[in-house]
Amino acid sequence: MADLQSVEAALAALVEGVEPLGNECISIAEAGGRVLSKDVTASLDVPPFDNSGMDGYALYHGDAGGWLSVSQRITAGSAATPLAPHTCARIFTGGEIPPGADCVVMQEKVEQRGERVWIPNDIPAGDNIRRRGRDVAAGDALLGAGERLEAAALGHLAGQGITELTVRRRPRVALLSTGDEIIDPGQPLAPGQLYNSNRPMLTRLLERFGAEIIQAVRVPDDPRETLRILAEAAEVADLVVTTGGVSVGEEDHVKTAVEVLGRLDMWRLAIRPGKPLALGRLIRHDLSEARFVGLPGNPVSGFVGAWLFLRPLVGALLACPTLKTLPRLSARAAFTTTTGPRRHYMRVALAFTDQGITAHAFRDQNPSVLSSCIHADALAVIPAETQVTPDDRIDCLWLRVD
Ligand SMILES: Nc1nc2c(c(=O)[nH]1)N[C@H]1C(S)=C(S)[C@@H](COP(=O)(O)OP(=O)(O)OC[C@H]3O[C@@H](n4cnc5c(N)ncnc54)[C@H](O)[C@@H]3O)O[C@H]1N2
Ligand code: MOO
Repeated sequence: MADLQSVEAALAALVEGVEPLGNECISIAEAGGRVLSKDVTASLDVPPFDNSGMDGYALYHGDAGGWLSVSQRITAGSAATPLAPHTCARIFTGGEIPPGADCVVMQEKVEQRGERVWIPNDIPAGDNIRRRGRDVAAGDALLGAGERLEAAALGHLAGQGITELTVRRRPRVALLSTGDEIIDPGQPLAPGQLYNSNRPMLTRLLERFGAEIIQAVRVPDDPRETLRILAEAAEVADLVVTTGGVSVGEEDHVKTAVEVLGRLDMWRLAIRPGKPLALGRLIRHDLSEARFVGLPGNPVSGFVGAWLFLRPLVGALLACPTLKTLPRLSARAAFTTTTGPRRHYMRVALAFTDQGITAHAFRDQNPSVLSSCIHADALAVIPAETQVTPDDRIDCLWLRVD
């Protein structure tokens, strides 16, 4: 299999020369999953004022150990006034610490009689006070360019009062399904036909990776139509993804079309599934280029190829480091397998036990069996020419990420 390329060589060819996409300004309400294209610096302290971490009483710590009268009531959202000497303030979680107080005693620890409370001894200064700027200080680097905006990051930005953000434009993807046998759900199946399962699967994966599908077109097994549809797609898309038609049969027209319209950087990889995967570029009329990824038609080859190649390519277009690589983990095999000359990406479910992580392989690992992917938590990476027996340590790529 000397002519088969490695995943590493293919990944290098895939992202070679990829320029990050341009910026757009969007509302924070739409920013979930988007990638920041500029560093954000904090302009506010968070929290913006010293406040109480508990419902209780605010006082000067030197006054602890006796009865104090309650001189004011501070709810969250109200402004505090300076604390009268040798008194305390009734305060609620999030309430502003009044000038003159330097600790808060939680209400469970005091005894209350009318307008007076008994405060126990030895309350340290600073107790139960959340200092201004504890989380973020104005001028701090808040989030960096390339950060993917997930829940906590969005909360962090909103904490600064930010309403609009500059993010990378989403990669525009044309998703082309080749094959005369492929039809869309909603039509009756004629003999020899099957429904297009790759399209919704890849749409979902690409959207999770942060791309936008701008075209989803079926391509008949015809060389001229293949050429025409690919050329049109390249004019409007950053990335043209095809499924099927990249193997060696005479009805496989995709590679030839790519060679006419641009160049094929790589074809045929030492992986299972996904051997005939093709990577390249399509040159537009204005001589700029769209990237091309030709996934094999078998649905599992498409699923695995999307994780191995589409995710890092979308990551490169978005200049997002966390999308460029898949997290790895080590597990113990709960199966037996032997590989040939290709590296095998096996679909496994992971069990997290007291003894560690165990990988359970789906029973049928054929590239046409899409059910193997439904409960796959990870792809177990089994090197070429290797024998795995139960309890062997194996390397896995974690799939439960966006
Ligand atoms: N003589 C050889 N034949 C094949 C080789 C080879 O090396 N020599 N490689 C095999 C491998 S490995 C794969 S993978 C497939 C991939 O071939 P293609 O990429 O050209 O894909 P197709 O032939 O078009 O389709 C393969 C298979 O997948 C079904 N398919 C295609 N599109 C969809 C879709 N959108 N939804 C559901 N299923 C789809 C298609 O009907 C075929 O059954 O080639 C082997 N052959
Ligand atoms: O490598 Mo093919 O991808 O076996 O299905």
